Amino acid sequence: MADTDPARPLAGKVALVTGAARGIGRGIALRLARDGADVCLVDLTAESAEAVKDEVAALGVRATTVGADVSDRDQVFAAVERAVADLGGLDIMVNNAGIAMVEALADVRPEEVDRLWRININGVLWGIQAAAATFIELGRPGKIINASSIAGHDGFPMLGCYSASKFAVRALTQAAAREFADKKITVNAYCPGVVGTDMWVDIDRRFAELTGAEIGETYDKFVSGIALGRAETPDDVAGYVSYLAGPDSDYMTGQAGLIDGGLLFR
Ligand SMILES: NC(=O)C1=CN([C@@H]2O[C@H](COP(=O)(O)OP(=O)(O)OC[C@H]3O[C@@H](n4cnc5c(N)ncnc54)[C@H](O)[C@@H]3O)[C@@H](O)[C@H]2O)C=CC1
Ligand SMILES: CC(=O)C(C)=O
Repeated sequence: MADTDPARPLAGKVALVTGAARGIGRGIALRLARDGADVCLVDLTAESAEAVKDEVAALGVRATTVGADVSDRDQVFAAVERAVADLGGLDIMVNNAGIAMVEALADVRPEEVDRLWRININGVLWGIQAAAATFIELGRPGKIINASSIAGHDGFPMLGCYSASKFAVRALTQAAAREFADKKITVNAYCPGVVGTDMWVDIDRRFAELTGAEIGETYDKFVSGIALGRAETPDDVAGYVSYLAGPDSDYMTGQAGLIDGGLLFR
């Protein structure tokens, strides 16, 4: 293993994080920056990620922002190109961007499901493609890290299609790990539990609309199932992603690890 400064295990590396303007993506971007990586922040608009760019730059690394919709293959490839052009390479790709969908299976409509698949599944697929092609072209090893979920391990009522999209992320992670192993590219996924981000505000509100639950009730119910007794924070997730991005996970590929405070036990 190469010598690395334990305080900055990612010094000299370049990471790209999608969905980096807020929530878990922001937390991951800041953690990878603290680990020493230069970070390309991708979100629907570059402007939305500017505040995080300033936070990343304040940690003494380089940062750049790119506007891209991950459901569009060309935009994902262009974002990776920009990371290479602005920051001099690419070593770590975090396919974090995703959306939730709360709907009973009996009621889901084709347009909603298509949109969900295009962002949560295709977005990860294009990210894997673009990153792997770039690692191979640059002739360097790489780490691809995808956002799955507890919902990628269990199908939850009202979250059935969302769960299916996160199961699909695990399938892509496993297949990509096998396809790219001989190029020294590892592919893993992180599976958070209930993280107190805007996504959960929306999930809770939609459950309330559809089921008559009080605002906050669904969130509290999910959190009450967590063995460690509290909701997850983006930093909890980012700590695990830091491990997946760093040298200590070099011998790990194709895994989709739960980081959920003890909600599911697998
Ligand atoms: N919040 C939670 O409890 C959990 C979240 N996750 C997953 O973690 C990831 C991040 O979740 P949160 O930070 O909670 O979500 P969030 O909704 O708070 O933030 C998502 C970010 O992704 C961006 N985004 C959405 N669609 C995009 C697109 N098409 N192209 C580019 N960017 C796009 C949004 O603009 C936003 O900045 C998602 O994949 C989510 O499914 C997994 C398990 C639990
Ligand atoms: C948002 C999410 O991934 C859940 C409900 O597990």
